Amino acid sequence: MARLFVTGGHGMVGSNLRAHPGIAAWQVLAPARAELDLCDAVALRDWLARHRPDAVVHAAGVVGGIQANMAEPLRYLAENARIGLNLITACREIGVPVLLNLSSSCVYPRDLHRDLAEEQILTGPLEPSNEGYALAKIMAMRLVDHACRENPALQWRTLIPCNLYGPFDTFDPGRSHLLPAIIHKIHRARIEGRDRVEIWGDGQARREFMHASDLADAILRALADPSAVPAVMNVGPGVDHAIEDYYRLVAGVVGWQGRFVHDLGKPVGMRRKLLSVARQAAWGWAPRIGLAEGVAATYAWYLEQQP
Ligand SMILES: NC(=O)C1=CN([C@@H]2O[C@H](COP(=O)(O)OP(=O)(O)OC[C@H]3O[C@@H](n4cnc5c(N)ncnc54)[C@H](OP(=O)(O)O)[C@@H]3O)[C@@H](O)[C@H]2O)C=CC1
Ligand SMILES: C[C@H]1O[C@H](OP(=O)(O)OP(=O)(O)OC[C@H]2O[C@@H](n3cnc4c(=O)[nH]c(N)nc43)[C@H](O)[C@@H]2O)[C@@H](O)[C@@H](O)C1=O
Repeated sequence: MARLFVTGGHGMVGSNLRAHPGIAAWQVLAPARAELDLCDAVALRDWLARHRPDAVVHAAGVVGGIQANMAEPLRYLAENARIGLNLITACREIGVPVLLNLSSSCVYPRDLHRDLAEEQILTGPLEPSNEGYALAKIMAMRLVDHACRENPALQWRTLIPCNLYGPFDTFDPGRSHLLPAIIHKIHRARIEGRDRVEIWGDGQARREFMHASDLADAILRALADPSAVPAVMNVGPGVDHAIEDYYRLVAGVVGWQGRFVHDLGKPVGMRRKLLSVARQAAWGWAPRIGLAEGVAATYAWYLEQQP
């Protein structure tokens, strides 16, 4: 059975990938950070030389919502750059034939808003709230690109997912992205009997969300035939919603009937970042999990984790 090295295999994306039924086609190697720190270039190179995986999915990173990115920009840039550089150069040295590098929709210029198409990356200034993280992601994408130019036999690709949610997400308010943040806030409001929940910003910014299990599905399809995947490809539903719509949806799922207030002092970031899914459509794939269904399943998972 072919060996698949999943970096970040215990994070949200990695865990959803390992939980997907299609993963049975692979022997998965998913060392936790305590076992293999990707910031340690020597340890990583030795590990790769020992295990010689047939394919790598790069899903490790220092990841967080807008506030965490703004609080620690140096860490988001430096650690993600280091992890990306270490992994990609070591895979090149070892000659790993297949690599899927996960990027993020924050790599797009801040002023584009919609129809974000892969060729528009590096055509304008980045959104300041996550510039460091985005620069590290762009560097990793370029490393993949250059490695493939040097050695066209490599089947290395970069997938650019929209915002993600699902089981195994981070619900800690200091680090969470929008959807887990809302689930946690509204759940706490319900059990504490509070009738007000605070939305960051005016609620009019828009975000595109996909269930992480759908991303896992795309990753497994890409691994099955990497030659059919464009060098760089957005992955998402191609539909976005206003922040306040996500709050209303979660309130319905949680069964909380209160009112929303706005904190206009909180960071909002990009007003909109809707991906073009033209390449994904040409590849013949689309996500399947509807938002209401996915949020309900994620809330059920969240409830199971409560003490
Ligand atoms: N979540 C989202 O909305 C989106 C995510 N992505 C991308 O998907 C990928 C996965 O994100 P996601 O699963 O959400 O993030 P998580 O934070 O859930 O998982 C990231 C994983 O990377 C691990 N990691 C971080 N640093 C190191 C290190 N030095 N050595 C070894 N492991 C390390 C973490 O380990 P530990 O827990 O021990 O720190 C964690 O298991 C990232 O590349 C991210 O940029 C792209 C678009 C949207
Ligand atoms: C995936 C992508 O995710 C990050 O970018 P982001 O999309 O801006 O991150 P976010 O999910 O934290 O916020 C989305 C929107 O939602 C609004 N918002 C309302 N209320 C809450 C709230 O309670 N918490 C949070 N976090 N946001 C809230 C918030 O004001 C913003 O307008 C990157 O840093 C980077 O990590 C990256 O790649």
